[in-house]
Amino acid sequence: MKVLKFGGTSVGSPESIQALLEIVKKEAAVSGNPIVVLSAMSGVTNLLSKMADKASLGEDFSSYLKELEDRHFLVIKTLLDVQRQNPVFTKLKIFFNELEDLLQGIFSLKELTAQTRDLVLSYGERCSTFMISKIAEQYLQEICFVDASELIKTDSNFGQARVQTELTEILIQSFYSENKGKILFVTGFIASNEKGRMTTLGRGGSDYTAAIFGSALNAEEIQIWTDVNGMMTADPRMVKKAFPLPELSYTEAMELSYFGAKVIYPPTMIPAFLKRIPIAIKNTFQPDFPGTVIRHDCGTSNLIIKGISSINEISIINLEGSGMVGKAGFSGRLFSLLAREQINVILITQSSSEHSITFAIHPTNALKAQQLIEQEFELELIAKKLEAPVFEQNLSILAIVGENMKQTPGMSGKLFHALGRNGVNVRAIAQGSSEYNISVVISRPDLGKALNAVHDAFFIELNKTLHAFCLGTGNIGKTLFRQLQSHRNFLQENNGIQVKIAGISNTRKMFFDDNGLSLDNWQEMLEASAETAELELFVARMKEMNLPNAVFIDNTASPKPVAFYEKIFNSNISIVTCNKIGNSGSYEQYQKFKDAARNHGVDFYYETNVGAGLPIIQTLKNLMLSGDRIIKIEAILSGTISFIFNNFKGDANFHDVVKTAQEKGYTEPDPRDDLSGMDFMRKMLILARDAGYPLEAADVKLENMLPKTAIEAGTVAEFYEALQAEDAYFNGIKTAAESNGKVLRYIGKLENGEVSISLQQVDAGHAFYSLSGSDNVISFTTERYKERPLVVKGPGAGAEVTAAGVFADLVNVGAH
Ligand SMILES: NC(=O)c1ccc[n+]([C@@H]2O[C@H](COP(=O)([O-])OP(=O)(O)OC[C@H]3O[C@@H](n4cnc5c(N)ncnc54)[C@H](O)[C@@H]3O)[C@@H](O)[C@H]2O)c1
Ligand SMILES: N[C@@H](CCO)C(=O)O
Ligand code: NA
Repeated sequence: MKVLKFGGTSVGSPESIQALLEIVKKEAAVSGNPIVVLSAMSGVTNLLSKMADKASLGEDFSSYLKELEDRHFLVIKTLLDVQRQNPVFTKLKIFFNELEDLLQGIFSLKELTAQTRDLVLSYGERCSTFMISKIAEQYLQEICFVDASELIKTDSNFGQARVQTELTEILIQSFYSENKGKILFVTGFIASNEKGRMTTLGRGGSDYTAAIFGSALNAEEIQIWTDVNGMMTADPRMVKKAFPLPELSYTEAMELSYFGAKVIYPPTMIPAFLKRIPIAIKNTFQPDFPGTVIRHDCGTSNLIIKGISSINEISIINLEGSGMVGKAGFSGRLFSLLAREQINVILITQSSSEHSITFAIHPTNALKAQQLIEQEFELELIAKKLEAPVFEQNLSILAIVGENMKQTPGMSGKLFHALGRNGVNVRAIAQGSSEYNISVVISRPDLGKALNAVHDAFFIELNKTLHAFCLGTGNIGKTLFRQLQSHRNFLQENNGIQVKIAGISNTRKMFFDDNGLSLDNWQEMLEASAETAELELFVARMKEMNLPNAVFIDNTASPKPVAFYEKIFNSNISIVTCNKIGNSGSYEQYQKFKDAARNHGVDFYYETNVGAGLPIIQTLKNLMLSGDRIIKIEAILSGTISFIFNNFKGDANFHDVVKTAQEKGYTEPDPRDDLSGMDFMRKMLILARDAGYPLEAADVKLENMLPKTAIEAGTVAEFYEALQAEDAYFNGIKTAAESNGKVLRYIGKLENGEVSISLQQVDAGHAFYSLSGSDNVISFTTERYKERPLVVKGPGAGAEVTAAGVFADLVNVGAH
């Protein structure tokens, strides 16, 4: 036999009652007559409580009474055949009249005792259960309405009565055997004392009723039917990726519910726990979903952590002082003081030096606790053996829960890593010696971010959500969005990576959406945005939004965002950039970026600073990390100049070739940056620094290949004019090379800590002779690659390959 308990939402409307009866019907047909325990209709207990309060204040309660009647009568009219309605209306009318008399009494006396309140509340369950049992008679045989106050006996602790287990079990057992073969519809929540006065069972009371019946009758299972798919891995309102757990142990259910997960109130489950009766949590509105089973032995689940629970708002009090060291009675005094005053202590930590003790309590208790401590320890405070208690507000608790943590090292490491790299500061830590639970106290504004980051770390190892903030929607920016859009499904399905664009800005507008803006129409959204672009505000918003795995992507060629890099790292946000300005500024600045990123445990990826998407920065890093030493680097790193020399042949005109390079998206926004060698210089400087040389831009020996008129051109248009006018000059250098059977190559070199870039003629025997398109080539001669260098070669400019490099950097954020 099973006990099926339906909560308020499951009896809250005609539709849900129909769904409930379908479930009961099916259960009766499949595994025999169940016991059905029902709550009051959703909201009714509150309504009754409010009515009682109103009456006790001498206020009018009649509109509430009317609302109560209407809700029940609507159900009767909707679900009962007309000829069956009358007796049910009559019975409920009797209930409501009794209730009205009772409220009139309270109104006259202006007094509401706990005993009377229980009696008022009892009408909720009595009405719903009677009514539903009558509706059930239309479809099922042998229905029996049971007022549980006749069977469950308690003490007189009204509002939260304690059950007299033995007597109650005998009463239930004998009632059950007298009514064998019937389907019992039992009121939840209510009971009575030895004088027969109505009592209630407190929070989670109907679950408790179900557990008491289940235990008394040795039920094979207790089912708790509610409006969610079971116990979730985390609060689904805060963690979108939270999912229902198939299985939990009793202990885990207790720990999870202690901090949140409001589906059941586990203390009420103790009778079932003691008899090892499994408890299933099921969804009335999705009955085929398996839900969660809480059982004694649940060895089959391979999840190490079962859930992450949280308490939104707590306060902590910190006590410090020499007076505590080695004093055995100190914490005894402290905590009995708090217990005496009914202040619930949620978490305690003490340093092993015994110099300080920290505990968490509900904020409403904080002031009182502080005062109590000041009174109790007055002498110690005067003698300065104890410092005044320090009280901190606006904090939250996050706890990871799971029995399997016990045998698994590294769990706390994972927790703190996830918190640390998202910049969540941990104020206090507690781990139960049972190792079922590790709890941390964090600042309240960080809770959402922390829950999501920790949830990703434990449950979705191969599944992370990156929150990207993108600056610049030019050539590279646009291409990146297109690539992200066309690859998003693949990335999600095969790699479990989801990239959400949480913010975007061009020079005119900016737009934010923490759910990720649509990649299909981001341009329209940005255009329509009411927010004017402002870099400082953009950076502030990124920080404020406080999203996990946040990444700033700088796709501009501007020095402006660079001024914010440090601040961004300090906000625990990673940076991915193709903008070389940052790394090629002063060496001091370069070093600062590295330090800030490292100190905050975030990533700084800039593969596309050199050779666009070609793996150059990463290759150099790997060489260095594995202990190799760079002897020499030779490279062609200007895609634009490479393209020019690969196409400036025969009749071609220099000026036209440069134009084509620009049209193909190879050049910098200002092509003079390429032709002046500036862009190449920046790349060589970045490589030299990554190879360990603290060089400045002025240290790079740069051979200029432009005539004076082109260098001095004031605008891009004038620059092109100058190039055209200098046709003869460019043809001259070309023919000089051709007549030698050679080609022109603009080559950078790093050797002995010195960097130079020069225009050279190379013959067919040279490794850099045969290039095409925008090819870059880099050759690393190292201790290990001494005889034959390590060479990377391929297209080193262009929107597709560059955006792809930015994309790869982005998805690597948080990978190590
Ligand atoms: N094109 C390539 O092959 C290539 C290769 C490697 C690296 N890069 C680098 O990529 C970056 C972008 O190049 P691109 O070709 O896309 O240039 P682009 O001019 O097409 O795009 C840059 C965009 O950034 C915008 N911008 C500038 N300052 C801004 C600010 N403060 N806020 C918002 N937006 C701002 C500009 O308005 C422009 O739309 C450059 O740093 C370049 O060096 C380019
Ligand atoms: N303008 C750059 C793009 C790659 O950084 C080039 O021509 O090499
Ligand atoms: Na690269």
